[in-house]
Amino acid sequence: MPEIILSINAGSSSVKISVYKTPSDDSKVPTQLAEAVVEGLTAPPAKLKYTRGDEKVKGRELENISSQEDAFRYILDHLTNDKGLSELNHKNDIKFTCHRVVHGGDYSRSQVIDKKTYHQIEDLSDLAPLHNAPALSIVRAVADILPHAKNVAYFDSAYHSTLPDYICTYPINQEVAKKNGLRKYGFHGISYSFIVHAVSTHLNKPVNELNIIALHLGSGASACCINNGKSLDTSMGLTPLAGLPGATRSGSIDPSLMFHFTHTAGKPSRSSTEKMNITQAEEILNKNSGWKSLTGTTDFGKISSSDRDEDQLAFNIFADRISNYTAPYFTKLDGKVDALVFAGGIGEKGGKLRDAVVKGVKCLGFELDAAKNGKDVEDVVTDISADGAKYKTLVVQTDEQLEMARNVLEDRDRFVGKT
Ligand SMILES: Nc1ncnc2c1ncn2[C@@H]1O[C@H](COP(=O)(O)OP(=O)(O)O)[C@@H](O)[C@H]1O
Ligand SMILES: CC(=O)OP(=O)(O)O
Ligand SMILES: [Mg+2]
Repeated sequence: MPEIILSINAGSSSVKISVYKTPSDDSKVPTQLAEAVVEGLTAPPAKLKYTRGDEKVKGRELENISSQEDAFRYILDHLTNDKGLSELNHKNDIKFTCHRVVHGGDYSRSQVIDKKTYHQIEDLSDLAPLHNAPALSIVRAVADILPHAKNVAYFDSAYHSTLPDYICTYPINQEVAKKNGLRKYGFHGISYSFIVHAVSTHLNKPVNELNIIALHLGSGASACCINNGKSLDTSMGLTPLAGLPGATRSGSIDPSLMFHFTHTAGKPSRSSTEKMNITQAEEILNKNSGWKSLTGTTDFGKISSSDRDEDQLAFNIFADRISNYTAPYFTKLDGKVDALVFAGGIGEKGGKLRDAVVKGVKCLGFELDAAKNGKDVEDVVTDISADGAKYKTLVVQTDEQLEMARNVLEDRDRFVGKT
């Protein structure tokens, strides 16, 4: 009998949940029944997008939804009350719930969430202050509302477990580094894994021969240098704060900046709780910086289409910081690059930013077709390269929920039987 999988992606500004049915053959391809997204958690009011077959809701404004847990509870009610989604009229029909957990520490693959894994994920909450605690709030809500479902954690960091030592080691005292797990982990790995498989299908080239410079540009943004299908380098670090700026994050700055920003930087912030210790410095750099601090909005769509000086400055900063990774990753891949890939909300919808980024690497042989870049993308993979460009530029509509659901089918035997 088909089983129902609920795949939950708690991002820093959104919760995306897709519902799948397992196949009745052994094709390992789940069928999507519905997708619900609550977005704009950092730019209220939050909005609902819902798709089930031809049934579509777009941009319904929601009151009193301000956290990932609120969004989860709202979506679950919406799904179970949707008469057209008969497969989910009984909550007990849900067999697996997959959770995107951003920081998985040393875990290199998915885990059933039991008491031990729950606490390990909780212990990592300080290292992903916008993500792990909200994801766990959803895990607790699932345990409460859907006690029959098996909770499985998929880690953003797991894809980067292939980073070589000279890339993931920080040049600091190694005794302290090892004791406290202070190294580069990298994130957005579920998305990078989806991207690699989508590009492999599109180019008809095996995953283990693919070299990609991938840019996942959403509320959090990162770059990944993918060599033979594996992560060779990535811009995020010990936490998702490092590297590119984001909606509310500064990205990499001189580490000394904080000592000059405020003298109370090391003190606990007001949002520090029993479940997560966060200092004022971490709060400022994670929650009150990035596009929000420069422009007053976290909506990069608005920033891109505005001619206000502060919006243009934010846009130029983003294009410039991205260029700090594209060209170096090209050289790390020795110029053997199958594609430059744009993904994530901004990567998929931000034609103007793609244009600015690709102009910055024109000398390497990347060039866009303006008409293709100007259109809304509809397919999973869209080639937006100009005719005659030496290297391909692709837009991939990444789908972290589908990547997790597919993996449930692959890993089912490992999960079933465990509590
Ligand atoms: N037309 C657009 N052009 C550029 N950016 C856009 C556009 N529409 C939405 N975005 C941006 O996409 C980002 C959200 O990306 P997404 O990957 O869904 O976020 P999350 O990190 O929460 O998963 C927001 O910053 C939003 O402003
Ligand atoms: C890791 C990360 O920053 O994720 P998101 O972009 O979903 O906030
Ligand atoms: Mg995301």
